[in-house]
Amino acid sequence: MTDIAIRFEGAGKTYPDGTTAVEALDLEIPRGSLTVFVGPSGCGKTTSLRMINRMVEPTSGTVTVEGRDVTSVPAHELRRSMGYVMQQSGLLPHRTVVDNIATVPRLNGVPRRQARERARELLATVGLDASLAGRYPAQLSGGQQQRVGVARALAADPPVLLMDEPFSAVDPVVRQDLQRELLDLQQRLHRTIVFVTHDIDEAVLLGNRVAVFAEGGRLAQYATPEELLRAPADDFVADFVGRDRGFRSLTFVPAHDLPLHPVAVVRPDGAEGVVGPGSVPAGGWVLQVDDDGAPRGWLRPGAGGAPLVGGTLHRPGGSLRSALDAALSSPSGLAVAVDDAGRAVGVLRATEIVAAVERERQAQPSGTAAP
Ligand SMILES: Nc1ncnc2c1ncn2[C@@H]1O[C@H](COP(=O)(O)OP(=O)(O)OP(=O)(O)O)[C@@H](O)[C@H]1O
Repeated sequence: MTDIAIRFEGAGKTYPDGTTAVEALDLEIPRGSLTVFVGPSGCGKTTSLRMINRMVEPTSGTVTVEGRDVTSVPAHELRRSMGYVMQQSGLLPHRTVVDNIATVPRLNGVPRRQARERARELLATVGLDASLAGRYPAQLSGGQQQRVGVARALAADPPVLLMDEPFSAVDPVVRQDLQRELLDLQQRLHRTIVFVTHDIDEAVLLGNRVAVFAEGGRLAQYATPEELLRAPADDFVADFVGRDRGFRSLTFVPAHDLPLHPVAVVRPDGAEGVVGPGSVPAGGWVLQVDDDGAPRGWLRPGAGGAPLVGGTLHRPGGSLRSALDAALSSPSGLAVAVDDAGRAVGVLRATEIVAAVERERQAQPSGTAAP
């Protein structure tokens, strides 16, 4: 068995009216990876996704799943072996949440009780309270409905999960929750997930690999998010990946070798001290911390005036992007580093972060050649 779960080989779709939705597509999707299809509207993402479960039949080439040409597998059998999540959750309105989730296992012959039991477990897996089990879809929020949609897709325990803009109809805060939960879920379950979105930020956040589609169903680039940001294949991809891509690419660079410097701190009871290695000269910026040592704000040199709101924090395992942001958003220009418990452990200097950014740039094969 190879490590490729899904393979498109010259797979294309041209409709009878002459519209080419997907040009001959060559793409290999590794097993257990989360692969994102991204691109502007109408560029063939959904069509490509649907060629995997035969909702759309290719007019040229082949699509194979686990080595089998999908056209050799009866469509209903194929679809039951894959989870499918859509933009509108597609729940059956007259069935309760638990019965919606149990739909496919029931079709596969799992006894009702067992299917419902599993459905209740899945509710918890997708972060929903058990009390929602007996509700009908209309009695749920949009975000809850999408979670039920994900639970339903997982119910038959499919190795492949197809997700077509599953989070695009919910508000941005709920969307962030759903994205985080999907990443958590994937860390535990390691499914082969193909995820369609038109949002490049979502693609970069979620994807192990990202396929960027262009007009006319052409695959413009297939790469890791890091490569996409650092080395877009052409102007179309560069444009689509968008502004700040240089800065955003720092998300993928760990900041582990930045030197940590000491900083003066003051606690709520007025006790003064220093955190970090070594000592600090008097008269500099002072970091206010709470009783647990978590940062609360900054006092200007000379101690006058009200404390200033602190910047973002650099957490363990953080990236160069988070380090730089922590420095740039801090009134003192010093990035506060915290430990896993959120206690200040020292500060990082902007100049040293920028030097690390430059070292990173020099080390990249495309770094010096980038336009
Ligand atoms: N049944 C059909 N007959 C003719 N053309 C079609 C048909 N279905 C889709 N198309 C066309 O195929 C192209 C690709 O459509 P597709 O839905 O795959 O795009 P998409 O990238 O998923 O777009 P969106 O982000 O808007 O959902 C579009 O130009 C669309 O109009």
